[in-house]
Amino acid sequence: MRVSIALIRPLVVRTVAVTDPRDLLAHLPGTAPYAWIRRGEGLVGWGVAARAEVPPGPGRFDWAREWLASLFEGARIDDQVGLPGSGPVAFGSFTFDRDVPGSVLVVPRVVLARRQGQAWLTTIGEAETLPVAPATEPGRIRYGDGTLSAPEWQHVVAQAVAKIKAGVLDKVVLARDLRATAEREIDPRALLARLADRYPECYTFSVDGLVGATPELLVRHIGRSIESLVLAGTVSRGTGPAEDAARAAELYASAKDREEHGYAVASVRQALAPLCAELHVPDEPDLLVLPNVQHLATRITGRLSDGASVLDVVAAMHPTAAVGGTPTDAAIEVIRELEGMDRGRYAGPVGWIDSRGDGEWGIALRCAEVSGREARLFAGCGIMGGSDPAAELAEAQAKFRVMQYALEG
Ligand SMILES: C=C(O[C@H]1C=CC=C(C(=O)O)[C@@H]1O)C(=O)O
Repeated sequence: MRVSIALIRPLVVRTVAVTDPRDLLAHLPGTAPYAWIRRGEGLVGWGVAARAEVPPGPGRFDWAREWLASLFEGARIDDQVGLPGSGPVAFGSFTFDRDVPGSVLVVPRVVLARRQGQAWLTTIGEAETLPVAPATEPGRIRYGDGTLSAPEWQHVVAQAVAKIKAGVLDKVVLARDLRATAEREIDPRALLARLADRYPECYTFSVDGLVGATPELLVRHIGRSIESLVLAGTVSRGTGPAEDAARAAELYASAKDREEHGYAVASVRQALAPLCAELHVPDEPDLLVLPNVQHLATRITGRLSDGASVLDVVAAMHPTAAVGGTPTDAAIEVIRELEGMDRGRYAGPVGWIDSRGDGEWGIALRCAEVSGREARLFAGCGIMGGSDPAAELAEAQAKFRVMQYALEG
């Protein structure tokens, strides 16, 4: 069922500068938080001024853009800050598969933000001052298999390898899920606090029960400048600096990982080139070192040739070969055939957009769908012709650790 509601229409929006709130997450009053935070900066929101369940299908990003345009055009906006993310903002999260329902856009009633030493508060309608009850801990966590057990998933990886060797496709990203049941209702704020603390380099996010800390920036859009951080190719962390360095060297020297990374970069370049007057794609990847894994990473920057909004750019980019594969259509077919599960919003775009069309969107990785005492965790790996199913399983386990830590501490 399609539901789009503006609880307050027209939106009467006011943004004012405020003194530095420091820990943004500490200000979230309720258990349905909106968040997008990296290195202590970003936006948090609460309450709902307007919300849309985006209908699935090929035109879903256009639908989302038009819904937002009509909402924001009719808004009365008093924005005393005038920075990306000030004025009305929508948080959003889209399903990986365009034909699967569940994509959502929400304009919170209150947004508190912090960026480069400036902080602001946006309120829609009457400002609500809600008491901040401390986040509750989920208690003991029990895990169970998701759709496939570990041996079943390894078998599926082997089937994908066979398809790649047979020339059906070049690369496919296969994911698995894990079920967690907590002793008590899971308060996303408890997870966010741990994620932001342990994974400051990542984007800690929360949108309608999807909670995670993704290292992968799909696109940051400020004016006409865009930026993307493409990740693909992974090794786990070692036990100390020497082992870390040895593993990083292995990653750089691995033809399989370099090729896997190359496909992801090519997919982003191909999506962005038609939209950009300038595009800079480095020849060699960098290394992104996280507490659980190390990734090959390429930072792509560019300048849009027209006033496309961040959602237009997201529409052109998703799914990149960091979460789909190469060629895209063949990879989506193989994912549908082999994974045997609905990814939901995992590996879909997640982020925020303001009324100027600026925003930041990541790929929803290292995340879980949280509901009541249950959480569904996701992790995936790029599969190539040279992939070893056991090594891919170990890589997925290392990626699950992000949300396991968020749940357990
Ligand atoms: C699909 C995931 O990671 C992607 C991003 C970085 C590295 C990846 C890899 O090396 O396989 C994946 O392409 C995930 O974390 O679930």
